[in-house]
Amino acid sequence: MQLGMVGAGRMGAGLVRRLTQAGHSCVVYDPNSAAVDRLRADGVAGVASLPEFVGALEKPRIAWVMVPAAVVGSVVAELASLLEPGDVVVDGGNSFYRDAVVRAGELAARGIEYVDVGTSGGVHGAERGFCLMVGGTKNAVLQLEPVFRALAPGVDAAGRTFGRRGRPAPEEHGYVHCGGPGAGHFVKMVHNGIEYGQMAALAEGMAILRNAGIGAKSRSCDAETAPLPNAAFYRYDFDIAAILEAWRRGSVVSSWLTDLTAAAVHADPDLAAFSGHVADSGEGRWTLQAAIDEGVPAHVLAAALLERFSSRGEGEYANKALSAMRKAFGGHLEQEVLV
Ligand SMILES: NC(=O)C1=CN([C@@H]2O[C@H](COP(=O)(O)OP(=O)(O)OC[C@H]3O[C@@H](n4cnc5c(N)ncnc54)[C@H](O)[C@@H]3O)[C@@H](O)[C@H]2O)C=CC1
Ligand SMILES: O=C(CO)[C@H](O)[C@H](O)COP(=O)(O)O
Repeated sequence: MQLGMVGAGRMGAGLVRRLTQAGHSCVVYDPNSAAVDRLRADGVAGVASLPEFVGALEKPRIAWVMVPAAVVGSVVAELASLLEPGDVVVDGGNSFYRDAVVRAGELAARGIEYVDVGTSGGVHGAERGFCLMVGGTKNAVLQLEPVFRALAPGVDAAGRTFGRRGRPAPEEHGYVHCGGPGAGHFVKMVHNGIEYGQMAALAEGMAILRNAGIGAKSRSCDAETAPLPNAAFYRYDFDIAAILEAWRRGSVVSSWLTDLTAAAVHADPDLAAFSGHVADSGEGRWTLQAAIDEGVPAHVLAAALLERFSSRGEGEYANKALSAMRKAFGGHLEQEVLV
């Protein structure tokens, strides 16, 4: 099958590589010509503009858009002006699901299908396969089946779930048709909300392990600093890389996230290469918005998102206000934090 890819960055390039390895042919457009050239070197057809891109695709055309969420709207609008009824636009990026609902409606009015595909697998997807969460009409999803099959990790990526029998369902290959327009991005949004929570849980646990030797360190205290309680019980010097390595094998918290974290800590035990300022690109905020609209308590996901704000110093003013209040009501001086 032939597919066009708009966006040849980390994800777009990985998707194209996996598709071409499976025997599909791809046409790629990206305004960054160096990104296109890298794929050309692998035998992929690269073009220099969206009109050229549309002109190079066989009908009915499949145009997969893999660009930052902020530019999806303008890319889809330009594509829509060039495409014809029967063509399909796929948005594989981390777009807000409500934008997908609106865009699907606008394109349907022109006879163009819009399929939203939440894509998980990151920069390792080209090799491990991509987990795909799909939203759109049954017809469009059916048309894209060979593409999804080639991109997904496949049945051997996980042991078969007890009780499942017969021919493996699409989800056992690693792609799932979640529902109508927007459903794929909704499910990917929640996936990323969960991702924030799992990441935060692992990171906080690692920090508690790292500080478990605090009782062995000399610690001055005064009237303003509480003495460390139970100091004798905090005299461990844990090798976090070793613990994570063991957790990868048979533990309840084994996961791909644990694998990646173990590798990062093994390479850089103090994580000195990182500032600790953690960005967020929207999915966690949208997940919480959905939780609020649905009235679902999502304490862990909320805490994980807010922790990212704190990591960037967004809590600094509030913390200064706390110190100011403490000083105002109790005459307390700010102390250097000793633990
Ligand atoms: N990096 C990751 O782990 C994952 C990213 N995503 C999503 O996939 C999408 C792409 O992400 P990445 O590949 O990581 O970003 P990236 O920054 O590596 O690549 C984006 C590419 O889009 C191109 N681009 C920008 N404006 C364009 C335009 N107007 N027309 C055509 N191309 C344009 C850029 O030149 C760049 O090559 C985003 O929506 C992102 O949230 C989804 C899953 C995982
Ligand atoms: O979708 C992803 C992983 O599943 C992307 O890596 C995404 O960028 C992660 O979200 P955030 O940037 O908000 O941490």
